[in-house]
Amino acid sequence: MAGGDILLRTHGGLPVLARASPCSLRLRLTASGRRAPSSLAAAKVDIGDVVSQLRSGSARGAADPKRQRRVSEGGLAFPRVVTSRIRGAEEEGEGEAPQLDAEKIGGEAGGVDGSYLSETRFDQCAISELSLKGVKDAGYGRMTQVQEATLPVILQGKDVLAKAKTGTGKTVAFLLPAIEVLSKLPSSQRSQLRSSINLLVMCPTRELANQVAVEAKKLLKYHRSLGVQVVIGGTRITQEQRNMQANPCQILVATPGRLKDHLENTPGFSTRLKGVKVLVLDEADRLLDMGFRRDIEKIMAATPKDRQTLLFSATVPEEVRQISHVAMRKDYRFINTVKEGDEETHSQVSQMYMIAPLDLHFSILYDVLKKHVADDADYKVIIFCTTAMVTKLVAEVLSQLKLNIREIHSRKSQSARTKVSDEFRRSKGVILVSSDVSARGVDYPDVTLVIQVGIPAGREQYIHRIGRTGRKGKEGQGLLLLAPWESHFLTSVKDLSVSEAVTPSVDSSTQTEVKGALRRVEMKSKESAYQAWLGYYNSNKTIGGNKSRLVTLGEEFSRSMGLAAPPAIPKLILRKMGLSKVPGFRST
Ligand SMILES: Nc1ncnc2c1ncn2[C@@H]1O[C@H](COP(=O)(O)OP(=O)(O)OP(=O)(O)O)[C@@H](O)[C@H]1O
Repeated sequence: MAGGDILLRTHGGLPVLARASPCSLRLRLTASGRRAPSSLAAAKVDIGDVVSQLRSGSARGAADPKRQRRVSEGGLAFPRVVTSRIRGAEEEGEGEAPQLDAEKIGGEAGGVDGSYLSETRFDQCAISELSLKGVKDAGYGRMTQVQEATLPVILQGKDVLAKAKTGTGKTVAFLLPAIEVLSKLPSSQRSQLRSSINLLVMCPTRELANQVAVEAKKLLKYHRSLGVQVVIGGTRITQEQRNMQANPCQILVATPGRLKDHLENTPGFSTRLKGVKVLVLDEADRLLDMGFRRDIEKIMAATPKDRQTLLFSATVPEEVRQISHVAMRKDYRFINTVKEGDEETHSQVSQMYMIAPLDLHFSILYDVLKKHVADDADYKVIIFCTTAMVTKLVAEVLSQLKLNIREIHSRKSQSARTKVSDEFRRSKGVILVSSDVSARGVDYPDVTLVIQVGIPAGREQYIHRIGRTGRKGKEGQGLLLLAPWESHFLTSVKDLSVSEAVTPSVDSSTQTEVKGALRRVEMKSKESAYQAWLGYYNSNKTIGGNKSRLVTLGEEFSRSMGLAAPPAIPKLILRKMGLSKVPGFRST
C-alpha cells in the first residue's frame, strides 16, 4: 500500500480504508452522521470481498485485528476536532486577506459530513422579497458555506474568484447575487438596455449550461421582468437566433463555441453584449485552460471592461490564480471555502484505486458492477472513460452483459445527450457510461458510485469526476481502475485519501460472459475505440513520450477487446497523430 499509515472508517456500514495523510487525521463520521473517533486498521480491502461480506452480514470490522492492533500500537494519535480558520476564506487578489472563522461558517448543519450548510438563512440576507420567495420555493432554507461567504462580497460589486468543493451550491452562489444586481438596475438603464444581455454565464458543457438555466428559472420565478435563455452547440443556430429575436432575455447561459458563433454571425448580438453587467465563468479553470481560452478572450473583449466578473470552480490550480487577472479587476477577492489542511474531495466519499492488467479491466468492471447492483437496489453509477469512442465501446460491452446502461459523450446527438441526461437525473437503478462531458458541474442526485477507467486527464478532472457523488453532504464511493503502467497518476492525487483495493479474483464464468459480450460487439466499435485510445495515450505526456512502448500498450488494449491483433489505422489518422513512421502500427 502506497504512502504510509491506514485508518479504517465506517462508510454506510462498509469498512473503508484510507491512507492517513495529515489531512485525514481528524475525527471521522459514523454512518449515522454522528462524530466519532475513527477506529484504526491497516490492510488492503478487496471490494468484492467487502461486498460479499456485507451481504453475509460480516462486513463490519472485517479488517485483520492483529494489523489493527499493530497500527494502534504504532502510535497514530488522533488530534481533537480541527477548528482551524479557513485559509484565506476571503482573500484579496492583491493585498490583505481577511479571514472567516471556520466554526462560524461550518458546524453540524448539512448532510452526512455536516459541513456544507452554514448557519445563515437566506431570509437573514440582504436580498429582495422576489428572490427570497424563489429561494423558498426551490426548497432552500439555509445558505451553503460558499453562498454565505460570497453573497455579501458580490453584492458589494467586487469581482470574485471562488473555490468550493463539488456539489456545495456554487450555482446559486453566483446566480442569486447576480440576479439581485440585475433587479436593482435603475429602470432608466433597463429600458435603455431593454434588449441587452446583462448577465452572461459561460459553461464548458451543454448539459451544464442547461442545468444552470434551470436553476436560474427557479430563482427568477417571481422576477417577472427578467428572463433566461440558453445558447449551446449541437442545436440549430437559426432556431436560437429566432428565439433571441422574438424574446430577447437579459440573462444568457452559453457554451463558448456557440457564443462565439453568435458573436460572429448573429446581427446585433455584439451590441447586446455591450450591456453585460455581470460575467460568470462557471468551471473557471476549465474555461481558462488552453482548450477554451481563445474563445473566452474574444467573448470577454466583446463585453464592457467595467463589468463585474465572477469565477467559480471546485479546483483553482495556481496557474489559474496567476491568469485570473486577465478576466478580473485588480482588487478581486479570492474566496476559498476549503479549510486549510482539508482535502479538495469530500471525506464522506470513500476513494479507492485498483491496479490490474488491461486485459482484466472489462471483467473487473463487470464484477464490481454486479456486486454493487446486488448490494444497493437504488444504485446509480457513473463510469468515466478516457474518450468518446472508448465510452461507446464500454457501454456496448456492458449492455451486452445485460446491465442497465445509458451512454453519453460528444459523438451523440444533442437531443440524445439531453434525453439521457434528463433520464439519468430522474432515475435509480441505472449505470451511465460517460466521457468527460459529465465530469464537471452536472448535478445528478444520489449517485452511489463513480468509476474512472484509465488515467484521468489530470488531477482536477479526477476531483470533478469523483464530485459527481457525495453531493450535498451525502455519502458516495469512488473507484479508479488503472493498468500498472498508469499508476504514476497516483502521485498527482497523493494528498487525497485514495486507498488501494486489491484486485478481485474474477471467477471463470464472469470471464466467459465478458468474452462472449466482447465477441458480440461490432468490429467497427473496436476499431474506433482503438484509434481514440491511441490518440488519448499518445498525447499523454508520460505515456506518449515512448512510441515503441505505445505500440506494445496498444496491442495490450486491443487484446483486452478480444482481438488477436490491433486493427489497421487510416494513414491520414496515423499521420495526424505523428505515428506514421513508428514501426508496429498497421495502416490502411
Ligand atoms: N442553500 C441550499 N440548500 C440546499 N440545497 C442547495 C442549496 N443551494 C444549492 N443547493 C442544491 O445543491 C446541489 C448542488 O449544487 P450545485 O450543482 O450548484 O453544486 P456545485 O458546487 O456547483 O457543484 P460542482 O462543483 O459539481 O459544479 C443542487 O441540487 C442544488 O439545487
